[in-house]
Amino acid sequence: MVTIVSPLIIRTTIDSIIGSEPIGSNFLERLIQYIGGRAYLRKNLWIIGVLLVFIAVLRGILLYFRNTLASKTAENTAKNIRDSLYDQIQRLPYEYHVKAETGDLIQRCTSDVNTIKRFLSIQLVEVAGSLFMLGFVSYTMFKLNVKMTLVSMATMPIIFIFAFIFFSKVKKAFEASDEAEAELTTVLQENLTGVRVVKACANQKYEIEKFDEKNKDYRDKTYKLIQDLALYWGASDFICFIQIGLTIVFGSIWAVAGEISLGTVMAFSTYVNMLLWPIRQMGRTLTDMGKAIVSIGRIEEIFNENIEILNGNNEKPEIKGNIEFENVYFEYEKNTPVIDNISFSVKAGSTVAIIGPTGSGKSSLVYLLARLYDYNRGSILIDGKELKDIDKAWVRKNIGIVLQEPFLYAKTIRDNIKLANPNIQDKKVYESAKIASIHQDIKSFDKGYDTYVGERGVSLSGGQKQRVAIARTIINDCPIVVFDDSLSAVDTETDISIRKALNNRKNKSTTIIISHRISTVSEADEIIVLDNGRIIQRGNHEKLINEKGLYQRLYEIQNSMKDLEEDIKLHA
Ligand SMILES: Nc1ncnc2c1ncn2[C@@H]1O[C@H](COP(=O)(O)OP(=O)(O)OP(=O)(O)O)[C@@H](O)[C@H]1O
Repeated sequence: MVTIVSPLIIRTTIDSIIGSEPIGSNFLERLIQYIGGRAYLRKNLWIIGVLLVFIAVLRGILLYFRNTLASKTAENTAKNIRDSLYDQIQRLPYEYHVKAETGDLIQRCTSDVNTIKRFLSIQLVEVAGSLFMLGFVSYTMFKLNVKMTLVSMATMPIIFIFAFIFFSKVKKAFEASDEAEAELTTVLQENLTGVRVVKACANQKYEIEKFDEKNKDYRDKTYKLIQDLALYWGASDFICFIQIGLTIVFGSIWAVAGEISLGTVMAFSTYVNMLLWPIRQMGRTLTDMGKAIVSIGRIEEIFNENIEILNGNNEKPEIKGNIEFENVYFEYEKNTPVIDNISFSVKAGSTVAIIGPTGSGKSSLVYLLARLYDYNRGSILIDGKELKDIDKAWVRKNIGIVLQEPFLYAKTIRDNIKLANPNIQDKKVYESAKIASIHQDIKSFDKGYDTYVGERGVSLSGGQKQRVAIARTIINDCPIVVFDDSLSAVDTETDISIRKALNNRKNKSTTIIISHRISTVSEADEIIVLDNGRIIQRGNHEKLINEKGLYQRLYEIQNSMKDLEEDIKLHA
């Protein structure tokens, strides 16, 4: 609105203050009289200059507030979307996370949200502003002179259609460039996270070539995009300048013929600019809006996923640690049993070990126990209560699981051990670390328990990480603890000392040990040998080493390996 006033002031100044045309508006007539009359203003043209500067400043201030408000709204909306998205992702079931690609999820939380933010803060305001401007400017132009308005708008439909068609086509180039960038980022991310593998396999040359190839691809696709855009901006600039030329030429011809005033020509030459550039921009804006709609769809997909109900109407019984599997059957995919009719029981406080070849279903048993998946048939009872009837969050609070590849946060070792309960006393942290045989290692670090893990500090060995994870789990005094191959990276002596310390605890938990190592499972009260989702042998170590079968074979192989290792040590 403020922008539209300036050309009108210039027109009135040229035609009615410098020239002698009638002013044609009662309001302006009165305003000019109030300031001092036409003759006074003609002698003091600086007043008009000051007025124009004032309008420009006012426009700047209004623009500032408009943009600040739009950005604030967009930033707040983006923050709210990110918060809700993160919340939703946290609530999605384990099954979803197993299948989802982390990179894709991250992209949805960052760049898709940013696309929506840009749409809200720039494009939406731009389109609304442009439409408003088009309405007002066209109305003012038609009121000033219909013939001149039609000439000034002659090429506008062409510019709009050209812009729209071009940007619909160039959308593919935009997408290609985006995808090439995503591929480049993936290569970079994989290389940095897998740097150990790269170095160990002396794969640097291959990695450099792969990066170079993706980098070139990204450059070429972006270059093509820039070329297309340059072509568009050049061609549309050409049409725009032709339109401005048409307005000035026709305006001048009609002014010379006395059909319109010079001030009107001046006003039209400004108005035509106000119409042309937003229309030229509109095609681009509409394409970007298409991108925002795609992003909204991608985010919506996450919100449409069913979340995991952690706190249903299920019960929260006191858990002592008696476990009973009765004919449990489970499959991830239809008709492919992973756990096939398994039955066994563990008394509270005792230890059961599960051993078996890879893919035999050991970890799946643990997932069922933690209710990360629900079994298809059969029954799992905890202290006589059906597991499916117990609150999921309650189950996970009471069953501590140590995974084979534990994830440690970029925090201090102390904070990592206290993860589930930050208020726990340091005395308890040290006790748990001693049981997990990691206390001495931690003490040997310069900053002890305050040593940062990972990127900001010491990089722990695989075995040290496993032991920190063991301390983190046992500190919670869960009635049931599961070690899912989580002693694999510690040496046999440390393994023995951890198991001894666990056995000597006051409140002994029910313990399930999953391992490939005979020495780790040998002291368990019962050992279950799993193959292809079925129990093929069970009993204690003594019984199993004297029974023909997988356990005996594993025992013999691992024993001969041990002898060989001792031989090597002796001769070294
Ligand atoms: N999310 C999943 N979707 C489909 N199949 C799966 C899934 N997770 C595991 N499986 C399959 O289920 C079978 C049992 O896997 P599981 O991880 O329980 O075996 P495991 O005995 O723990 O193996 P490992 O000793 O190698 O850890 C395997 O054939 C595996 O491919």
